[in-house]
Amino acid sequence: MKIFTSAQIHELDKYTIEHEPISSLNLMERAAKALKRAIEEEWSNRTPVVVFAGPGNNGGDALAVARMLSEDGYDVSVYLFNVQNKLSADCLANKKRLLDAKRVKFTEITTNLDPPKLNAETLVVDGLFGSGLNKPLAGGFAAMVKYINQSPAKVVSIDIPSGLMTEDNSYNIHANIIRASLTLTLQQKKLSMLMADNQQYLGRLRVLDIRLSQEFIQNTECQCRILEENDIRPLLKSRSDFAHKGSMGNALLIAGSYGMSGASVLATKACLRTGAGKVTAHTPKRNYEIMQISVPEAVLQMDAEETIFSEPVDTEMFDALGVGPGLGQNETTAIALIAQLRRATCPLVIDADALNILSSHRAWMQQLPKNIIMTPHPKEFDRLAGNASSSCTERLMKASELAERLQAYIILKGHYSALCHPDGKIDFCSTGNSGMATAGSGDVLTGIITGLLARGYKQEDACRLGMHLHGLAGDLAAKDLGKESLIASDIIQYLPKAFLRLEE
Ligand SMILES: NC(=O)C1=CN([C@@H]2O[C@H](COP(=O)(O)OP(=O)(O)OC[C@H]3O[C@@H](n4cnc5c(N)ncnc54)[C@H](OP(=O)(O)O)[C@@H]3O)[C@@H](O)[C@H]2O)[C@@H](O)CC1
Ligand SMILES: [K+]
Repeated sequence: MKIFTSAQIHELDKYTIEHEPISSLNLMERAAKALKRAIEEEWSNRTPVVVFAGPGNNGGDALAVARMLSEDGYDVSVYLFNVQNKLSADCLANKKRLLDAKRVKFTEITTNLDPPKLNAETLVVDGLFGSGLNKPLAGGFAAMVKYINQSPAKVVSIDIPSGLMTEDNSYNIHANIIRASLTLTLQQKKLSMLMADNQQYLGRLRVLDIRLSQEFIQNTECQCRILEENDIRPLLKSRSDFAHKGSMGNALLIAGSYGMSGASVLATKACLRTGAGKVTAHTPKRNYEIMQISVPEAVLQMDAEETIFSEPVDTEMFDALGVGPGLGQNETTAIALIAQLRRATCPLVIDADALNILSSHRAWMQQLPKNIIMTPHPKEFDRLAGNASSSCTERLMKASELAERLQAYIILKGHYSALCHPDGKIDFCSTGNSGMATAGSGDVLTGIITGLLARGYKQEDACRLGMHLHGLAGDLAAKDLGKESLIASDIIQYLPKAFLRLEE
């Protein structure tokens, strides 16, 4: 699914009207029908409905929905905000239709509003502002939003919770944004809906297909998209019947200091489960027995040191290198790491402590080879960027800039993990769940991506497929085991099922 900006959404709207062709009023009618249907699926006509409509087309949608619900027997009260005495043409047309139908209690607000009582049985339809919002809400609108948020009523937002910007909310006023129970967004998710810090406003999110021009959608370039199963399936390479372990990729993982061997175990197992032919784990001497016993399928390469990674190793014989999980941040390790990254001859994934080391030696970042893959979680990224971001959107934009500057692939982990490409594009992952917020989950991702690189996937495909498989394995595990008890090893256990699902 492509994610368009509000300007592109406007273009899409215009293009559909001109090329389908359809009048803008009929397109609004189509959107309203879809909205009405979705509302009626959840609330019966015994639910009292209060509709708040703004002056633009979001308000127009709301007025049309009000009319349709009243035709279906709902008791509807409508409040139309027209403080500037300026309604959009389609909003005005729907106001007339609504008044002609004579079924609803209608109030037009031109100055102040004495707000209606909203109790727990009431359903509020929020059609104040949609994708045309161009500044944070203030004054009477802000007061209205606060009043709705403080009421016990359920709120369904049309297109987007009013007050929430389609893209960047870094400088928004958070108290002045509607907190919906259900958001019915039209055609596509919007960028702000993918950010963790905006989930509190959305409630449940449903996307309604209002049949906007597929031609425009397919032919229009955009910076961001959500990767779905259909985008991922074609990436999967088939295994040759003549495969042998030498032809299925030779991966190296440098992970696990003394006391953190688990990180190495998880990354190594995940790498093997991703189908790499051979996996070598480089590890300090004291982890020898743990590794041998926990992952008998791996080859061990022992560091000269007892407890830490201390010396770079030759990577010529390897097809991919993953480095960082549980590595520790000892200064000797730091020096070995940068030497390792500079001399690596194969594709690279760096994670966890390898990223933390780079954060405390930021000048080294200039020396990183191109096309490196980094997999920070938000805290790791903030350290890497040098300061915390005020919002998830700001962090995402910084990650995208860093990926361009370093010509690297950066996977910002989280709900909707985001892959920032060196060319500025961003892919969001559609799999994964909150059960995966557990220690070791990131080590598993590093192992998976290293395995895919070793198998010959290009960096961008290894990242896309790797994020998807990781999330899918987590989703399949959560389906059987629930989210509460999910641990990183479960994700590895469900990798085979995740592959099977993609091969179906
Ligand atoms: N996608 C599609 O194809 C379809 C989209 N449709 C619907 O259209 C919606 C978008 O409609 P829209 O463009 O008219 O914008 P909308 O959000 O109603 O607001 C514009 C008004 O708000 C005002 N305003 C802005 N910020 C403000 C502020 N902070 N405080 C106060 N006022 C503020 C602004 O005033 P201005 O700044 O221009 O003076 C203008 O008057 C979209 O969300 C969806 O519901 C469907 O009908 C059909 C298909
Ligand atoms: K809205």
